[in-house]
Formats: sequence, C-alpha cells, structure tokens
Amino acid sequence: MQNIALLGATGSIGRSALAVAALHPDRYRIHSIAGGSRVAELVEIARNVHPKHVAIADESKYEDLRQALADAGLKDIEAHAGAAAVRSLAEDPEADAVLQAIVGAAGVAPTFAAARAGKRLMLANKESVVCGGALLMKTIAEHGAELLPVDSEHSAVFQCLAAADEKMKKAARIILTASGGPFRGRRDLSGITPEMAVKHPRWSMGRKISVDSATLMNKGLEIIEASWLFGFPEYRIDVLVHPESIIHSMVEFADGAVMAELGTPDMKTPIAVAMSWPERIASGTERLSLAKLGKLTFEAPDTETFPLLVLARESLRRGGVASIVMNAANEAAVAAFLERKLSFTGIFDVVTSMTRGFEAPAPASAEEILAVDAEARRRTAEFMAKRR
Ligand SMILES: NC(=O)C1=CN([C@@H]2O[C@H](COP(=O)(O)OP(=O)(O)OC[C@H]3O[C@@H](n4cnc5c(N)ncnc54)[C@H](OP(=O)(O)O)[C@@H]3O)[C@@H](O)[C@H]2O)C=CC1
Ligand SMILES: CC(=O)[C@@H](O)[C@H](O)COP(=O)(O)O
Ligand SMILES: [Mn+2]
Repeated sequence: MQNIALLGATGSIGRSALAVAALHPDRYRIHSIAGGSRVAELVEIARNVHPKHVAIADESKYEDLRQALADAGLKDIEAHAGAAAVRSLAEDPEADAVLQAIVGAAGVAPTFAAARAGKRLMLANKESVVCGGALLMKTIAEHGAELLPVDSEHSAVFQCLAAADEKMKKAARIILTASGGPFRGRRDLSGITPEMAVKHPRWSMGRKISVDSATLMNKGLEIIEASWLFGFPEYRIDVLVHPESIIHSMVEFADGAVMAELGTPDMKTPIAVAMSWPERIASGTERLSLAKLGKLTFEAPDTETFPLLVLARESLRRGGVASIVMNAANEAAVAAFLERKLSFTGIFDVVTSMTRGFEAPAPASAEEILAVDAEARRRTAEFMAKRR
C-alpha cells in the first residue's frame, strides 16, 4: 500500500489523481490532502477518501476548515492551515509519495521539501521545476528522491527515454508537441477575453495553465522543464504544433529513430504512469482509436504572433534568475488578465519587459528563489500599475 500526499487535491490534476487512485484501493491510500483556499471542496474530498491530514494554504480559513470537518462528522481528521502546513505534508515521514499538483510558484517550497525528504515525487507543478532549475535537480539527487513527471509531454519523453543510457541521451533530440491553443492560426490577438482564453481545444485544465496554453507560455515553461528534468540543452528541444494532442511528445535518436508516446488527451494516463512506474495500472482513460481519428496533423509554431516561446528559450539560455522572473511576471500578468485588468497581448508585453529587465545570479536555496519570486511580483505589479 502506497500512502500518497496529494497537494492541489481540489484542482484539475488533483481530481484526476483521485479518480485513478479510486480504481486501485488495494494499492493507494490518500494519506493527506492540501488545497489553496476552498474549504467545501477539500472537505468533500475528505469525506470520500478519509485522509489522516487536511491542510489549507490560506491561514484565515483554519477555523472554517476545522468546523466544516466537524460538521461532516470527520473530527478524527487533523486540520492544518498555512504554507508551512502544506510543506509539512510533503515531508511527512508517513507519506511514501507526494503528488504535487499545486498551481504556480506556491509549489516551490513543497517540491523542495519532498525532494529533501527523499520522496517519490510525482510532479505536475512545472513552475517549481522552472524556478528550481539546477538546484532542485541537485537536491533530488543528493537526497535520493525519485522524480516522476506528470506533465503530459514530460511523461511522454520520460517513457520514450526509459530504455536510453546517458550516451544515447546525449545524441538525442526532444520534440515537445503543442496543441497551439485556442488561438492557433490567428495573427490578430486583440479583443480576447478570459472566457475565450480558458477554452482549451483539447485538455480540460485549471484557468492559469489554460491561459498559458493560449499564449504558448505553457510550451515555453515546458521547454525549461524538459531541459532540467532530462538534462537536455535548449537547442536540443524542439516544439512541434500538433492540434489533435494525440502524440504527447517524441524523442529522436542518433540513428534517426523517433519514439513517441500516444494516447487520448486525458491526464489520468500520465498520472497513472507516475503513480505506478515501473509497473502499469489501469487509468480509466478512454482507449485511443487511430482508425476513428483518421489523420494527425502537424505545423511549426508561430513564434512571431506568440513571442513568449522565444522569451522562454532566451531565459533558459541566460540562466541566473531569468526563468524565475519570467514565471513570476507571467503568474502576475495572467492573474491580471483573468481579472480583466490587462489585455491578452498585454501579457506578452509585461512578461517580456520584466524578464529582460531583471538580472542576478542563480539563487542558492529555495528561500532565495522565493525572495526573487516575491521581488519580481512586486516589480511586475508596479509596472502594470504604471501602464494603466
Ligand atoms: N490541468 C492539467 O491538465 C495540467 C496541469 N499541469 C500543472 O499542474 C499544476 C496544477 O494545475 P491544475 O490542476 O490545472 O490547476 P487548478 O487551478 O485546477 O488547481 C490548482 C490547485 O492548487 C491549489 N492551490 C492554489 N494555491 C495554492 C497554495 N498557495 N498552496 C497550496 N495549494 C494551492 C488549488 O486549491 P484551491 O482549489 O483551494 O484554489 C488547487 O487544488 C500546475 O502547475 C499546472 O501547470 C501540468 C500538466 C497538465
Ligand atoms: C495536458 C498538458 O500537459 C498541458 O500542459 C497541455 O500540454 C497543454 O496544452 P498545450 O500543448 O496547448 O500547451
Ligand atoms: Mn503539458
């Protein structure tokens, strides 16, 4: 029986992970759950899976959470609140594995905590890899943690590279597929509303990542994520637009052979891969029928209309704090866009200006990463206020 700490339980990935775990009650127990601020959703999950601990990041919600658990007859479940409580779940000695599905840089501290505790870390929270970079990979190695990617492209690459040794990897090329988002093919991005941007053509996801997919920032973050996870330099990671999202990514080897992982676009598959690896379990995902699909299509990304893909490559090459600043500016800009305080193309301007205007050496600890993140958010808020 594997005891899982499920962080971000109330989100899109969290719900899919609960669905996979529910198919295998003999194999997985949800030992603890954590969320951001939504009490009722956390308690509803607690009612279903009866974890030992429930944590909510928003400290002001502690009393509400405690009371709601009591009202539901779940007094034996321990309630916790605050960022430190969420982090504690990630390092809890009673948890064998951590499924980290928090959105944004709020996931940095829990990811580092799980890494330092030597956990099996099933990682959906790409922002913590983007911010953590080399330091995170070093921490994982030093503490004997095991990182299993959940992001669909990285799960695909992980599976394609499973049989490859270091020499084979050195001569390989990663090809990340991208749906192209809801505005693929458009050259004019004016007048785009949050409702239009969160409507992803293929995947059902949280609001922040859906906007990232629409700007192609998601693919930029994924280039950086792939570079750190698999040790590939930026120039050996390509992006290929594949609107059907059936091929989740590919690896091309020295001999010209290209390995790909395919499936129905449903996160339950990469989640099941991470949960069971190196075994395979049922995920509940609908089977792929290529005959029904008939054809798969491909095109090059339009980096002129969607400039953040280029900015992400630049950030990765620059190193230092560039990726942390880009991520922080993007989170702030996307939040402002979702609140209708910034236009869609305003996201491009804000993220580009902030990233290019902030240089410093790479941080040496998770705390330093969070300090850079906070400073970048402060500068971004100031910049956006001046722009209005
Ligand atoms: N959705 C997808 O298909 C994919 C997602 N990912 C990545 O997975 C991560 C989660 O995405 P997704 O599930 O779509 O996002 P959602 O917005 O659906 O869910 C986010 C989760 O994080 C919680 N949360 C928010 N802030 C905090 C905080 N400060 N501390 C603890 N928990 C917090 C939310 O709680 P609350 O509900 O209370 O707000 C919620 O449980 C992201 O990094 C995303 O990039 C990667 C690939 C695919
Ligand atoms: C499901 C998943 O992994 C997302 O990151 C997805 O890739 C988003 O789609 P885009 O390819 O449009 O960014
Ligand atoms: Mn992805």
